[in-house]
Parts: sequence; structure tokens; C-alpha cells
Amino acid sequence: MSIRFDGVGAAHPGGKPVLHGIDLCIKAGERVAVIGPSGAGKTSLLRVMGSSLPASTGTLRVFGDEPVILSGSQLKRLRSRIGLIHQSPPLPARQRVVTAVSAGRLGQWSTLRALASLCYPLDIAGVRATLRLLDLDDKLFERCDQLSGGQLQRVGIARVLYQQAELILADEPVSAMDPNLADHTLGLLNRLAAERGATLVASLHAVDLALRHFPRVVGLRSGAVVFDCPASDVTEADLQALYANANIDVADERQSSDLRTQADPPHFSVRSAAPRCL
Ligand SMILES: Nc1ncnc2c1ncn2[C@@H]1O[C@H](COP(=O)(O)OP(=O)(O)OP(=O)(O)O)[C@@H](O)[C@H]1O
Repeated sequence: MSIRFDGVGAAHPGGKPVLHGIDLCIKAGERVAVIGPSGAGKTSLLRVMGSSLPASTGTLRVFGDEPVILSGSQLKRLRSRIGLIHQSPPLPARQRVVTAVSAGRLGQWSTLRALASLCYPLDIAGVRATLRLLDLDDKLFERCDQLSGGQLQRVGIARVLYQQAELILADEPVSAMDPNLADHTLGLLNRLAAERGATLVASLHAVDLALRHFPRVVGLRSGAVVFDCPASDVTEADLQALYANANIDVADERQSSDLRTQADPPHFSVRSAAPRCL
């Protein structure tokens, strides 16, 4: 089991609770999309999984450990197994792409090796090979502030792939990419995660991409899970209820996405629950 939520609630420091009574089990190697309207708590849910936002109620286990009771060094070890893909990767502007991607393994290296790698990347061939997967190997020595938003997002993905994270948490990982590139990149991320047996959890606004690429979809609204089932079981009614009164018309959004990508529309069938935790 990668992640297990039992009645988890969470609040940002000084803020109101943003997650309520979350029960969720994600097995090792599963690939799960989290969808829901703006402000539903998708980023907060990923932050709890990544142990940067503590559970305030209930119990969260990541790889069997409860992050809130771990010591500093245990937490560091746990985090080194988790790769975070941010919507806007927090990369220093003047940093070279090769250094930014190398930094994916900082948490796994000794302090000496990590410092040496920041001064001069020690595994340029490995970084280049990872960037090649994302068609970015020609940017190896470019500065991060010379890349487009979509290229930066792909550097962030390369960093996590280079890290060889066991659990990948991706927060809107393709939001800055054009529709074709977003579709291609999400397909690649899913394929590589599946090949490596990594667990992948991604928050997405693009419902069509979530349904097309992820076997399991969790609908989140107002900090609570509204549905949790195989992608093929998500119905129009589920989506309408999830986004009701939000600023998104699901049907229009999907129709325009289909026109953009020329891909098959998602298949809707009878809804069923996700597998229960054992
Ligand atoms: N650092 C923070 N401090 C206080 N409140 C926060 C913080 N970050 C988010 N929130 C609040 O938590 C709630 C959930 O936000 P979150 O970013 O998790 O939602 P989201 O579903 O990812 O939204 P979006 O799709 O717009 O990115 C919102 O009401 C937001 O205002």
C-alpha cells in the first residue's frame, strides 16, 4: 500500500479546514487522477500525501508510516521516495536545466555528493537520457529562466523521473502545455510510471485527460471525496454533480477539448466503487 487515508482532515496554518473525513487507499503502482472544481482541495490533498501539510484529524499512512510522528531524518527519508511535480516548478531562474534535473536525487545522496553535484553535475549522461524522454535534451545547458512555461513543466517532470520516485504527486502537471503536448506528456508520464511500478497521483482540471489516461478517478468537492471509481465508470451525472454551480460547464469543456485533440470522447458506463482497502 502506498497511501492510506482514514478519516483525514487538514487545514492550512491559520486557515479553515480544507479537507474533511477523507478515506482513500492507493495501492503501490496505482495511477489515480484527482479532479474537481477550483478550491476543492486537490492541491491540499496532494500536499498531505507529500507530507508538507499535516493531517489534523484522522490517520494518514504513506508507505506504512505516519508522517506526523516521524523524526526529522525519518521524514527526510520518506520524502526522498516521493517526487513532486508542481504546476509552476520552483526552479531558481539562473539554474541550468542539467542542475535542476540532477537535484531530483539530492535527497538520496550524501551531503558531500549533493554539494559537489550542485557545483558540477555528476551524471550528465543520465540527465540527458531522462530529458530525451521528454524531447528536451537540447535544453540540457539552458538556464531555467530561458524556458517557456510548458518546457519548465517538462523539466519538473524530468526531475521526478530522474529521481526514480516510488510515489509521484503531480499538481496540474500539464497546465501550461498546448493540448497535443499535454496529452502526449500525460500519456508518457503514465506509461513510464506503469513501467517502473511507481504510484502516480495527479490533480487535473482537464477532465478528458483524466478519463483518458488514468485507470482510477477521484472526484473532490469542498474538501470531500464525491466519487472514487474506475475512469470507465465515471458518468455524466457524476461530473455534472461534481462541477455543479462551478465556473465550468463540463459538457462544453469536453466538447472543445475533443475538438482540440481530435481524440475519442471518454467512455461513460455504469458507475462502480473503487476497490476497498484491505
Ligand atoms: N496556503 C494556504 N493558506 C490558507 N488557505 C489555503 C492555502 N492554500 C489553499 N488554501 C485554501 O484551501 C482551499 C483548497 O485549496 P486548494 O489549492 O487545495 O484547491 P484546488 O482544488 O487545488 O484549487 P485549484 O484547482 O484552483 O488549484 C481553498 O479554499 C484555498 O483558499
